[in-house]
Amino acid sequence: MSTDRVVVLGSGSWGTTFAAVTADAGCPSTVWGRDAAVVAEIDGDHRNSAYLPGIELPSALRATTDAASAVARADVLVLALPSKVLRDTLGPLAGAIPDGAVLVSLAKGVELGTGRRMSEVVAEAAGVDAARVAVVSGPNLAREIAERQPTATVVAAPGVALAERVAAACSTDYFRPYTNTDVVGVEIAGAMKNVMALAVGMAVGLGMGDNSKASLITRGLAETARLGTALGADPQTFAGLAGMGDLVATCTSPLSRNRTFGEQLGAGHSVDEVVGATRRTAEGVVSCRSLLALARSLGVDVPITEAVAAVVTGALRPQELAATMFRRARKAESG
Ligand SMILES: NC(=O)C1=CN([C@@H]2O[C@H](COP(=O)(O)OP(=O)(O)OC[C@H]3O[C@@H](n4cnc5c(N)ncnc54)[C@H](O)[C@@H]3O)[C@@H](O)[C@H]2O)C=CC1
Ligand SMILES: O=C(CO)COP(=O)(O)O
Repeated sequence: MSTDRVVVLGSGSWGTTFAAVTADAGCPSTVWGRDAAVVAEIDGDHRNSAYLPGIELPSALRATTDAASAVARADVLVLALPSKVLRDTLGPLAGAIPDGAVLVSLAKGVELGTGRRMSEVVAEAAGVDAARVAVVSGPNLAREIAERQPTATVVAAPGVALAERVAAACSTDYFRPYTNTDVVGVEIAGAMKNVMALAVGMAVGLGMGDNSKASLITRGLAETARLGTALGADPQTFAGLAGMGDLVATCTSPLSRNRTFGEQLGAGHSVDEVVGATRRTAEGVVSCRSLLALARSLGVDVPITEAVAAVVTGALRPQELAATMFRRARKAESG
């Protein structure tokens, strides 16, 4: 059993849930949030009704608004913030990170402008070596895990020892981490599945059925593996929990914010309307553009990502999505 002190930055759905998992794993766990009311409710009432209504959190879980003091006590520092705020939130705390602490990214995105994966952003913002940064990713819809439904995940790190240390800190009788050293593959899979969930959501919003959904999921996986392997990932990662597992969970679950976002677009709402109506993070809306730029820089063909980015930027209507893709030249399935 791990006795690492875990500090999670981010008190939204996944940050709160992951901190509950590490508390259940026996680690002294603290979640930091910027919203004093949310923090007070987690710390005092063991609830986070804004993000996880009806869930009772472990009584041992602590919460604070004092980021620097919390970070200074961390053995394992977990980043559970939206990709677009990760660098600017972590950067000012870099000096407080203890020398022996390891860092864990839960964010599923690729930074706009730099094309950096989130573990790269974490290492840069914290000023630490990449060898100290792990990633957790898999079919992990927060609410189901907060309900303690059995779930598997992947802990990826450049070295086996770090992956095993983080896995020990989040291993419970309902949450089972598998270790992996393919950080690139795990992170690209996690970012790409959000884009695919937007596409599947649009198909659902337009009234399409299971054939359309399965076609998008399967070709989405091919596209993800093509980009990932061009970046040096292990192709096998995409058949695993962080690849196919997360893709299926996200694209088929009404709990997914990305899929729901896509559904709203398919139903005729604009990006601005959907953003205005929800305070939840839908990473694919930003990542479709950063992933497309990354793919183009490598000369990798990512037609679904391209079409989703065109819808998000207003260049294409969801109704035109299928026709745009079907007009492309026929090709071999493995190509
Ligand atoms: N919710 C889920 O089921 C899962 C989410 N993830 C990933 O985890 C990351 C975080 O997502 P969620 O917790 O779901 O998002 P969320 O939307 O539920 O919560 C986001 C949290 O970040 C905080 N935040 C936003 N901007 C901030 C800023 N400028 N400074 C400080 N805090 C700020 C919000 O106050 C909120 O506490 C995302 O990259 C997401 O893709 C990964 C696996 C599962
Ligand atoms: O990453 C997730 C499940 O693994 C959560 O998906 P959404 O961000 O689309 O809700």
